[in-house]
Amino acid sequence: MSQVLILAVGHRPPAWVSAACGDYLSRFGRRLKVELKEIPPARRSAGGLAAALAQEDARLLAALPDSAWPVLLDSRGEQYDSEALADAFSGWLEHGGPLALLIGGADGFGPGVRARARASWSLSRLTFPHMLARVLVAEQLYRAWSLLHKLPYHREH
Ligand SMILES: C[S@@+](CC[C@H](N)C(=O)[O-])C[C@H]1O[C@@H](n2cnc3c(N)ncnc32)[C@H](O)[C@@H]1O
Repeated sequence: MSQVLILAVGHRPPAWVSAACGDYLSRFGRRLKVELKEIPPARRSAGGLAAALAQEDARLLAALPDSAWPVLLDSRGEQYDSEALADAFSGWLEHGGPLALLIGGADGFGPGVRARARASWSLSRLTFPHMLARVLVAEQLYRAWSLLHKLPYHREH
């Protein structure tokens, strides 16, 4: 069975984010294990932004299995329409290890995570709050899955 890990910097999601992510992620059923794991954000303190990003990078990299295929969520990344995303998703899953989708915190990613990434996915050129990005990723992944498996969702929603 394939596995998808959504590693999202941030904590204490509002109830509507937990409810929406829980709803979309539960739809995959037993055929694909999709798990969202929170990465605690670093404090923005005297060390400055670079130090905070380095700490978040270290936490993201520690949560990433060695065999993972990491894809960064980044507004400057590759843009897809839904059919192209379904193809890309299917390709990402074929790499064998878990597919890891990384959502950054308030300031995005540091160089360590960028160097480890195998692809980047832009939801739009607009910047979204990271909690909203979680919901969009969960919905778009399920839409892609329903296109790949000819499930009714993508025609009904
Ligand atoms: C508030 S944004 C960070 C903005 C930060 N200034 C930057 O330039 O990356 C938080 C995270 O949400 C995700 N995100 C926000 N908008 C996105 C978009 N349009 N496409 C893909 N990911 C996005 C990214 O993972 C980003 O690191």
